[in-house]
Amino acid sequence: MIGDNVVPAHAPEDLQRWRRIHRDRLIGERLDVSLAVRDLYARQITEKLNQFFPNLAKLLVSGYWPCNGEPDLRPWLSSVRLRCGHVALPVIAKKHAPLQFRLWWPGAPMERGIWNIPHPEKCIEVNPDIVVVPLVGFDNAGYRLGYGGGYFDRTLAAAPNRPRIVGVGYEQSRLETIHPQSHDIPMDFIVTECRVREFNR
Ligand SMILES: Nc1nc2c(c(=O)[nH]1)N(C=O)[C@@H](CNc1ccc(C(=O)N[C@@H](CCC(=O)O)C(=O)O)cc1)CN2
Ligand SMILES: Nc1ncnc2c1ncn2[C@@H]1O[C@H](COP(=O)(O)OP(=O)(O)OP(=O)(O)O)[C@@H](O)[C@H]1O
Repeated sequence: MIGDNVVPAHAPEDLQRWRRIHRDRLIGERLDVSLAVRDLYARQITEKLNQFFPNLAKLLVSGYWPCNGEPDLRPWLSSVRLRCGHVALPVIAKKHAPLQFRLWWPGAPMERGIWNIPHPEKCIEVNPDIVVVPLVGFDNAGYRLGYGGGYFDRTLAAAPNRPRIVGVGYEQSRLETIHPQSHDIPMDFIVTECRVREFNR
């Protein structure tokens, strides 16, 4: 196994390989956590989101439909609507292009996209104020390791009004560094079951 504190060689294919090894390891390790414990972590993350973002009225929050052991924050997304906020979900409308954000509400008609992940079928495209991003891994400087498509990086680089970016994941997914590249967009906050990290940039 390649240790996470070993700087990979500079060739892009070495970094890609390093990221793939750690991505697979971290996804495997979070799927090894029991459902009951993941459920507890999701509730602890929700509490921290509520403490840090007490007032979401009139704001548009993008979440995600959980897969691969990601924290299930759908109850929190529903609660955002009860607090007069709006909710969107990300959609891969085109490969290797920025994500779309489509308005979502409980009971919205859904269809399945990449990896069978459900997303709203009606195309009401919106620009979120806050984007909640699931983390496969994260590092001490607030950079995210995702599923390797570069989708969130492309999307946030192209976003018209830079939203606040909140990475959510588990403390066990922390790496010393993901060896950030110029295309990697850092998070403004990282929320885990243990703590909230705020990065003032
Ligand atoms: N729940 C959830 N929904 C989400 C995301 C997410 O992270 N979590 N996304 C966040 O972006 C988007 C989906 N992101 C994806 C990113 C990559 C691949 C993918 O096919 N990866 C390839 C490897 C790509 C490569 O190495 O070039 C693979 O696994 O084979 C699929 C979905 C939108 N929806
Ligand atoms: N702004 C961008 N413009 C063009 N290509 C990009 C951009 N951002 C990332 N990419 C491409 O996407 C590839 C994968 O990026 P990276 O390994 O950072 O994905 P990731 O953040 O883990 O994935 P995801 O966001 O889909 O979960 C990079 O090798 C890069 O070529």
